[in-house]
Amino acid sequence: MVFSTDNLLLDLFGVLVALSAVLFVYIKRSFQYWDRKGVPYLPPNIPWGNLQPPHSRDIPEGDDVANIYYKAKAKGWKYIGIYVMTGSVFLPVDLELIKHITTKDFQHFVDRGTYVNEKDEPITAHLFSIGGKKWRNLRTKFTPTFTSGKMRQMFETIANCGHILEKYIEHEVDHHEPLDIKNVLACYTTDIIGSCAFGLDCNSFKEPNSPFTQFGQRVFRTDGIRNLKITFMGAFPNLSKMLRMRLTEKEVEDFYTKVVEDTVRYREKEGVTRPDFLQMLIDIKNKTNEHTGDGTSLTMDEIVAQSFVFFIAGFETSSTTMTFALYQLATHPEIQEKVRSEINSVLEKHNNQITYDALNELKYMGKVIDETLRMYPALPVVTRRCVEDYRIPDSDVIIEKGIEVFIPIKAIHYDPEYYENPEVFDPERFNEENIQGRHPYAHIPFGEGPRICIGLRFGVMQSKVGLVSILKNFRVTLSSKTKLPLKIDVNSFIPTTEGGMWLNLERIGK
Ligand code: HEM
Repeated sequence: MVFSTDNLLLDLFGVLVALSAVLFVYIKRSFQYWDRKGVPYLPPNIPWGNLQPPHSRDIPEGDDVANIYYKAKAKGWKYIGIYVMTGSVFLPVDLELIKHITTKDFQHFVDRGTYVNEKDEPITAHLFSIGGKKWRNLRTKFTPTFTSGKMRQMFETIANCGHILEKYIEHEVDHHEPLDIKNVLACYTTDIIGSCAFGLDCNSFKEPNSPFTQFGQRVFRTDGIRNLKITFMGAFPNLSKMLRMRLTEKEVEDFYTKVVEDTVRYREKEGVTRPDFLQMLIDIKNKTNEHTGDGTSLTMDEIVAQSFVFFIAGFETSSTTMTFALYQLATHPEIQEKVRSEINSVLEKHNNQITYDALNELKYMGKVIDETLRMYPALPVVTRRCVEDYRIPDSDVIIEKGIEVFIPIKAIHYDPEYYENPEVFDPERFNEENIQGRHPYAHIPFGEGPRICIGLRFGVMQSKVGLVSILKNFRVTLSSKTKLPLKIDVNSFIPTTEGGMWLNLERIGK
């Protein structure tokens, strides 16, 4: 039976009232989820839930999540249920529970739960975002590419890029102008990943607006509207797919697709093989003509997606880490001198050459990198999706299949229970004694468990080479062009300072 009047306006008004009532009931019921499940929660705000509105944040999302973590901790809760728009998200606070979710009971949390639309936007279906069997198969196939043996093979390429970085800075310091070190380091890591992953010479220093760096940075650059869109896509993935919403700009997808396809075709036509990541993908593709869709074989679209994630994950995370390390060393000259003195004494033992073995001897620099990653984790929050109902140990509470989990990396790293005066930069937090006295999950900048960062060794290696190339030759101080106190861009996925990171570099001995 259809109720209608003769008045169109009245009909429309009736429809609107009915829709609003349905929406109201939907939102109200959604916001009662954690109450129904017996999980402690904080009252959400309609319609954004517990986090700030994505289009008008005044703090980065990682800090927003951290504030909730601290509130839960102050109440003695081991976990809390939160809402992101109307989506229910489980936020563990207790490190043992985080260990269960990421590692011990991983089979319940295999998926990451980030947006994937393989049909309309194939570039989203990469190792970082996919789940299930396909993720397992691909992860197993890719893991041998990141062993220490393979790192040793790639070391020469990285050292060469370090040399180019050094030459570039040598040339620039003669102008006595401060450098935006983040941009310089983005060129360095772009050259490395271009070369190690695809055998391409990106030439980023010669071409300051190299499309690789430009397009790469566009993936992470966002604004209020894009944040709103991404949050919506995360909360309503099926509706977003129906509406054919895109996560990656079409131009960015087209650029990477063309680069990868051209390189694959060139290699196949000319019979060129190289011991790199792309070759491994080509070999998987050529093993069989049958496409199973579970990662045991690969189509060209799937090769593009996997190459894309290695490129994206490989350059921005490490350049950010080196940038913040140099910022802290510029503000702590005594620590900078200690790092330099270690570099000099280690290199002396290695014929004044940066070698793979020399890098492993840079123990103090390792502590500086660990402390930098504690204070500025590249991903302040990582996610998991529950794929099989999970009972929280020693309780009757069930995390239901489909629920998203936030692992609050930055919150843990600033928790005063684990780090006294967490705002203070102190590499000694990572000496043996202090590490032994802490829960191992109190420092998880690369995540944890089977989904831990696959490029961890690679990231640390390129960061160490970059820092050696700069610090052995140049003294670093803060330029007045850097805005203090540092303000982290609230819209960036990876911590980025507003206005750049300007440093003065002065040649040592001059
Ligand atoms: C300092 C450098 C880096 C940091 C801090 C970092 C951090 C992270 C974090 C936190 C995750 C999520 C882990 C989890 O959910 O437990 C991750 C995943 C990942 N990282 Fe990195 N990363 C770095 C460098 C790299 C490099 C150099 C590459 C590639 C060459 C890379 C490729 C990936 C990939 C493919 C994943 C997804 C792994 C999976 O889901 O199986 N990362 N990274």
